[in-house]
Amino acid sequence: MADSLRIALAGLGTVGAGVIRVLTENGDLIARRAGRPIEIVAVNARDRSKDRGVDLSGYAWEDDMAAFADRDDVDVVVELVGGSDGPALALARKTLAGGKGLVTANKAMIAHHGMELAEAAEQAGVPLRYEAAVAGGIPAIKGLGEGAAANRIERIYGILNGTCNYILSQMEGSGADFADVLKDAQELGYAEADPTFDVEGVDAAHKLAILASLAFGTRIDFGAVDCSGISAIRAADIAQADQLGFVIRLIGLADCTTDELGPRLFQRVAPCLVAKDHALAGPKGPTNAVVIEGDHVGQLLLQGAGAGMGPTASAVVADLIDIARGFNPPPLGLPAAMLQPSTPADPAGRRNRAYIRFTVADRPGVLAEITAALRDAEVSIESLIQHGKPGEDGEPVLVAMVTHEGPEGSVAKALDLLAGSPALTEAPLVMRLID
Ligand SMILES: NC(=O)C1=CN([C@@H]2O[C@H](COP(=O)(O)OP(=O)(O)OC[C@H]3O[C@@H](n4cnc5c(N)ncnc54)[C@H](O)[C@@H]3O)[C@@H](O)[C@H]2O)C=CC1
Ligand SMILES: N[C@@H](CC=O)C(=O)O
Ligand code: NA
Repeated sequence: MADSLRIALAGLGTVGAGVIRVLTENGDLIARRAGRPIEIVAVNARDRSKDRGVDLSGYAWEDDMAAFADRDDVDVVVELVGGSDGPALALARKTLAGGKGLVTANKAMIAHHGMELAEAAEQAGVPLRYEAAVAGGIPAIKGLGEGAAANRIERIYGILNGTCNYILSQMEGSGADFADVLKDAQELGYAEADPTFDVEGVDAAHKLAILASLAFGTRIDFGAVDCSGISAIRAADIAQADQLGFVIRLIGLADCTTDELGPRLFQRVAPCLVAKDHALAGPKGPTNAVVIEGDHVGQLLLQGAGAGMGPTASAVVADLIDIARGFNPPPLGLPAAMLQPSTPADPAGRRNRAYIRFTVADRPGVLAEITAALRDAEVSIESLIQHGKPGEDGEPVLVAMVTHEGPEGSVAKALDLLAGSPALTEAPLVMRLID
């Protein structure tokens, strides 16, 4: 058998410890499939003495992860530290500049610096792989970049954050409290080091920006993702959605049209009402699902665990197996220099039905003010689905409605007309319907 692929592991948390487990438990099988063994040479984390349930005694310990890039006995550095900048980025840059391959699960870093890192990898002729960064164990990067490579991609969308899906499905299943469920997700190793990245949609936006680049051949443009999370969703919204035949899911969606100015890229992460019989309503817990629509293949649905130790480590090791086999495609599907700059698409003309929840002062005339704004903006109401119980002691009440299909610009105009109204005690929540 050929010489082993020698790797160094930076970060020994949920994913790092998982990679050691996978390589230890399935080492022989992996070596046969890869054509050579994958051997961990050196490791690094913040705390050397911490018990991680894995045996580190066979590996060299480096106090400074940057030292991996200088070691002659390392072929590939595996970065499982996290953070878009800081030590992870410094390590990535030094690794690629030094002519070693890089495997990472770090979507924040790829979303922010993927263009630069892809260029550096191409220049050095070394692999840069990041399957674990998008949808955890699901082969979403491979699915798009290899399986669907023959297609013009029309749209890509799905559930891209395991923590949010866990929170939403637990809340709908048990009526559990948001904060308690988030705490469980953190304990189970699903959440980011800063969980606001999960609940505010930023993590899903990182992943969507990467997928959009691969799907449409455009430069990664994380800053252009229209992003909102699930923190404004209340138990009342989930109950209301249920009665209407929907569940609430955080959905990332990207599509791209081209006009005389070049590609117009639409990228949005937002909670949506998904019809219960839709494929994206099924996934519960940390499950992710990615729908790829190609002009020849039609619709592909990739589904599986989007977070957690085993699934994420499985994706990291799959990348290492590819590298051991000598597979080194351009990191972003096309050579980085061929990726086109895009302009964000104007969403105003997009047509859909919307759920709008207003939180209002409990006084006469409020509903009339809201419906007048909707009328003036030409938003047609399909149903007024809740007029909350009269508030006690002046408590605000919830008024929710579903619109007929219409342009997003009209809903935006209605909300503009209502902006600053003393009738509204907080910003309205808009969720589009997917059915
Ligand atoms: N946990 C999950 O389900 C998934 C995580 N990821 C990504 O994988 C990466 C790692 O995530 P987790 O293993 O969950 O994180 P974690 O917090 O469990 O582990 C992080 C590791 O990096 C080390 N570390 C952090 N900052 C450091 C610093 N400044 N200097 C030295 N060491 C440092 C910690 O000591 C720890 O060993 C992140 O980029 C995350 O976004 C990707 C997909 C799924
Ligand atoms: N925090 C992320 C982990 C995987 O990417 C998530 O919850 O999906
Ligand atoms: Na993946």
